[in-house]
Amino acid sequence: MIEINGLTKKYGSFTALDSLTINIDRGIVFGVVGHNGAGKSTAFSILATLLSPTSGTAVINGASVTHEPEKVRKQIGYMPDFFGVYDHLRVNEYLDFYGASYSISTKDREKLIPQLLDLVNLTEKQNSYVDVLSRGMKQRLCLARSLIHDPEVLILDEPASGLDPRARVEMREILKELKNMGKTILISSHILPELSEMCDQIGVINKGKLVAHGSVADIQQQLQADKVIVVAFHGQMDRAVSFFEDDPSVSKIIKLENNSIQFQYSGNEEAQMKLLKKAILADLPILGFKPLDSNLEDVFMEITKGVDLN
Ligand SMILES: Nc1ncnc2c1ncn2[C@@H]1O[C@H](COP(=O)(O)OP(=O)(O)OP(=O)(O)O)[C@@H](O)[C@H]1O
Repeated sequence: MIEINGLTKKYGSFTALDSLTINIDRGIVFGVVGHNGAGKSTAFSILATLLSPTSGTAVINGASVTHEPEKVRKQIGYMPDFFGVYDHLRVNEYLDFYGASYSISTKDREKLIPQLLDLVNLTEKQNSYVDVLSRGMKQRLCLARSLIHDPEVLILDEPASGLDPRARVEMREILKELKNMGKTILISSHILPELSEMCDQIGVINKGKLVAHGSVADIQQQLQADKVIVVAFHGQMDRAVSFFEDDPSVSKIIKLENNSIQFQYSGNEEAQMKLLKKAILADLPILGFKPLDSNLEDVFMEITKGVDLN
């Protein structure tokens, strides 16, 4: 559905997007995560036909973003990270205006707008002026606007940014509904856990490059080789340290307070079990042996940490 190949954007000698290559199948929710300035908006603006790439190609549902922008625009609904709303319009007038600009007939707009307002939970606000809406409501109105021509693909640049937790949950629920409607959704955030729940696949962008790509489980697995284990002892710390130092899968041993050590472990679960058994047989006074769960945020920080791309 979306084929991105070697997409690159340079501003002078600075490379904002570096050979991005991703294929996204129909009906998939694909999350793009990256720190501020990673290149997410640059990539999304190119896909939305608002920015020309320096090189590379992107094709959406068979149409090239560079050669057939008009065709692409009919297929996509785009929600930019910063957007303007016309404050002097009421909510329903605002959607009516955009519907008319997509040449949707008055009769169809009369049917469509209440459905969209219902989808984004703004029915009660249909006669309110846009400028009195809360930030969350404005974001939802912008989402409704991007849906007005019933596009197959949605390109949503940080749709939940600046929202409070409740408004984020509301936005997430709406996106789930859009996924159930069969839309292909490309969504960005700088917060990985926010995307992990609703995305089928995730791409991590760092300094313009895709540094990890796959299902949430795949991405988590990339780090499993580096899981962190904490072991607590009843004394004999020096003997414990030298025991674990001898294992080739153990690295970066740190002595913690309370007679504990922490180290990175690259073995699999079976090897980890054997290591614990060996430590007990060596008569080390072990009180606790605990692999730390790496949450998604840790995974993201690890993947984007110190990646030297230049
Ligand atoms: N018009 C421009 N001229 C020069 N540099 C630019 C321009 N637009 C973006 N950049 C740079 O390109 C890089 C990528 O920016 P981009 O907005 O795509 O990042 P982002 O991942 O969307 O970040 P954020 O989460 O902060 O929106 C940044 O270093 C930015 O300063």
